[in-house]
Amino acid sequence: MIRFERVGFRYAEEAAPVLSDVDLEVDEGELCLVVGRTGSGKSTLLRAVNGLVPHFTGGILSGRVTVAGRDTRDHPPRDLADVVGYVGQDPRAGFVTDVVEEELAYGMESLGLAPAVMRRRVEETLDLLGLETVRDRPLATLSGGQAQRVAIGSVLTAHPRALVLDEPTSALDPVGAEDVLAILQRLVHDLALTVVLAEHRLERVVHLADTVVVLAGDGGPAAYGPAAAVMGDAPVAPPVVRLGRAAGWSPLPLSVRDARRAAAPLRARLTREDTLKNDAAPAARTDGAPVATVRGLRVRYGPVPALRGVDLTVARGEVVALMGRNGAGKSSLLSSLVGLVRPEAGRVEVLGAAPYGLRARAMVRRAGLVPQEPADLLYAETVTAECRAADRDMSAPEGTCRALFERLAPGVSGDVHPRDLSEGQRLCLALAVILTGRPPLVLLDEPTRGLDYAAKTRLVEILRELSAEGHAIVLATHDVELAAEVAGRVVVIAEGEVVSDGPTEEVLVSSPAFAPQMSKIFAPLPLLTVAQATAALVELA
Ligand SMILES: Nc1ncnc2c1ncn2[C@@H]1O[C@H](COP(=O)(O)OP(=O)(O)OP(=O)(O)O)[C@@H](O)[C@H]1O
Ligand SMILES: Nc1ncnc2c1ncn2[C@@H]1O[C@H](COP(=O)(O)OP(=O)(O)OP(=O)(O)O)[C@@H](O)[C@H]1O
Repeated sequence: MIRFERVGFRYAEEAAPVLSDVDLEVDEGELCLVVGRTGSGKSTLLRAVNGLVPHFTGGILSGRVTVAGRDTRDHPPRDLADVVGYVGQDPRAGFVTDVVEEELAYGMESLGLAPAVMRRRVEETLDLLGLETVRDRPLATLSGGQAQRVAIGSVLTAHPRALVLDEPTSALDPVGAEDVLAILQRLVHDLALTVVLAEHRLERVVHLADTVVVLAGDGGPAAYGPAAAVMGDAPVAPPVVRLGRAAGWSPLPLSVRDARRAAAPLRARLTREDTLKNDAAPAARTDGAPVATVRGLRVRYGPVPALRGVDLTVARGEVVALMGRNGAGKSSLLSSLVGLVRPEAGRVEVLGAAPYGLRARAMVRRAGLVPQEPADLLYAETVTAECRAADRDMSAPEGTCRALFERLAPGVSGDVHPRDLSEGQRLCLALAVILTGRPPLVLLDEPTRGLDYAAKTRLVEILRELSAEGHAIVLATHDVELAAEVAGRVVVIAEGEVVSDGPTEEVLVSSPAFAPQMSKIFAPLPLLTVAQATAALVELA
């Protein structure tokens, strides 16, 4: 279905190659997962499948890419649209209409399908992806996860033979991600759909993949083969695989189920005492002084209620993970804390002042928000200029922002336009800009989209340092592994209300939706992270 023969690519004559010597042969009915570090070229490879690379990006492609027998060199994306559906990293960037239903029908219209068929497929897709409640909504009003579902739905309705998906679950809540991946797997099994998918949260997909492509990241050759074989020494690996490697299990488990089986003898011998000696995340250094206080907060967008009476206090040194289904109201709460939305009722205070109506200068001294779309924060022409501006705007010593960026995403040239950074690199830049101001209240909306495990670890280190210095951190995230690593407390929001609020190990371990992989393997023992699990195993030995 999809064949790459000795494919190489560079974005410009003088630039280093992003892809070199990539050989792939993805069969009909195969689910192929593309993995690699941040900036290793995953998106570039996916864009080469439907011809966006090089027809839209420019650059120099060598070798040959064929899809259903058509050479992409002679067939630009529009000539491939009947075979390949493509969903990019930023779902909103691909929207062509204004309303959910229209967007779902658009692809079919351009293929000239009969109205009755279109109608039926739109209904099926609304059900399949849980979008019936927002079917009449303007696309601009959707939450991040709702938008991602629409983007996936709009290519599914056209019934393509191959689907190319760039981080299709990055904005989805854990249960929603499982549902979407289960749908894809069913289409692969039952209808022989071919899927090529890039993903950083391997814990969500690796067990569903038939084959895996690992991009080296330095332009070196890519590894390609059956999932289990390739994951043995891949530079990125989900928690179960890292545990399997540390414990020396063979065959290497790819799913929680396999790992639980392998861990059974150990689990029987592990006691609560063993797990208490583990290297737990440092407890938050909080003196209890509140940084932010929210009382009875209600937010509404026209007829849509987003928050319905939220109470929350965040103290110095706390790291709080906000979790909950897509559309639950997490972003609305973060926006309220920086005064971007006006409360309908209730009170919000950050260091004694109500954020709504506060001047920008007064606001940045209290709170900084990294939004879901990091590009919203970036306006300069180069990375260097962006960093200089951040130092100046936040009155930070020169070089502060650049040093933070270098720590989060090492080795990126300062001359690059922020637009040309990979998704993960751009997020790191937005994080660096906000952290340059060292605001007492740090707010992060889904801060791991596009980040590989190493980058996530560096982010976790930085957040722990900030927390140790007394900053309060609130992060809205669907990444349960991140919450397990960094948060001391988890607040779950459902339908605009707080439904649970407590220490991370209590809230996550007992939740079927939010339990990290280690909890699923070792429950009821309070092990959340690979570091904790391996430390407990060492204790046993
Ligand atoms: N339009 C472009 N012009 C110039 N360089 C680019 C462009 N798009 C991407 N790059 C560079 O190519 C490299 C690979 O980017 P790509 O987006 O393919 O990586 P990725 O593996 O998908 O990253 P992420 O995991 O962060 O999404 C990066 O170093 C990036 O800076
Ligand atoms: N400008 C708007 N107009 C109308 N409704 C909106 C607007 N912005 C958000 N909403 C709705 O408010 C609700 C809460 O949205 P919010 O973005 O806070 O959710 P979220 O928990 O952050 O979701 P996600 O996990 O998908 O990012 C959703 O139903 C969303 O569709």
